[in-house]
Amino acid sequence: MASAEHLELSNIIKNTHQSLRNNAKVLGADDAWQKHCADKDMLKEYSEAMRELATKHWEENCSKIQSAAKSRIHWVYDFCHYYFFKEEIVRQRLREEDIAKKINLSLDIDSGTGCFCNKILKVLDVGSCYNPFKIFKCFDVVPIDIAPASEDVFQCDFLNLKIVECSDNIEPKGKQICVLPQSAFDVIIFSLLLEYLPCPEQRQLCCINAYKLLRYEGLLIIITPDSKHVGANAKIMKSWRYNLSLLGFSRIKYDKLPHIHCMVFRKSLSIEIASRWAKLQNAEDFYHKMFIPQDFNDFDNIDINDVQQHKDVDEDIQNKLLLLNELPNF
Ligand SMILES: C[S@@+](CC[C@H](N)C(=O)[O-])C[C@H]1O[C@@H](n2cnc3c(N)ncnc32)[C@H](O)[C@@H]1O
Repeated sequence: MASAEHLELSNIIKNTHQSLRNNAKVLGADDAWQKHCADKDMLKEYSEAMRELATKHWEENCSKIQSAAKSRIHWVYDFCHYYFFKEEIVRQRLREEDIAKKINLSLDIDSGTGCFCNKILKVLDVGSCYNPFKIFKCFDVVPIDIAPASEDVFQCDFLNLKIVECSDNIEPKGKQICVLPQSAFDVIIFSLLLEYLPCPEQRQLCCINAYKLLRYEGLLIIITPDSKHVGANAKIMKSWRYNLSLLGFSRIKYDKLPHIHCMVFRKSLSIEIASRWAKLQNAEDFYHKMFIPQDFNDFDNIDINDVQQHKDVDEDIQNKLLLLNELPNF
């Protein structure tokens, strides 16, 4: 049973997402985003609520239910460890080299990155909020957020980031990052990021930026909330795989945990290899944009507080609203 504080914090998050989506419908996504980023008080309230919720309530609940709501943070670390340090990267490379032979593709990039043992992984955590991945010694994390909740997180809007061709590391200017070099990261993490954005084009832009920033064989890890059973939003999740495949990413891991989908996409040695999967599918089975369940519902104008307080609201609407997928119900 969630405490009153837990519910209050969740409501701050849900209401912020909802008002951004409502503004996007009225003003258009770009203007709504600018307005959103200019509202510093609201961003501060959101980021503090998010940090409290995640560090006080979710982590505690996750450690109680070990087999179920395993912490998303540890899930990400475990898979990176397996991929980079237990030779999964080599297995995936061999698999792709086989596909390249089948489609007569010559790979002209130097894919042989060798052994990763003892390597420190360069990680970009987008929408980091409070830098939860700093606890792992093998991660050198660059945490970025439009509204940092802790001192070590850089202020940066990933939708308006400049990505440059440059082999040198770019030093951040103070607490802000506006520019990053391409192909500089081993891992990019979107943990509960994409559903924050009100339109599919913005989600797609985040993935395009991630593609540019990752080196070949690097990983884009996406965690997205969903408290329903695995099949409920299957078409949406399959469509993410489809769209990302066309961008050059191969999905190499998918887990549905009780409140989240956890997905790992590898930047393939070539776009032809990754997109081969999408081209073998029936295009009509997929959405051609990165939708989230909220894009399809008409409930955005109902106040969540009303639904929680008044039991006379239709039960189906209550369920839909409370499972709006804004947040995992950890
Ligand atoms: C639901 S919180 C998730 C926080 C953290 N990643 C976690 O898993 O607990 C989403 C975060 O993404 C940030 N965010 C949303 N859009 C962003 C963007 N375009 N660039 C950078 N950060 C963004 C928000 O400020 C917020 O802190």
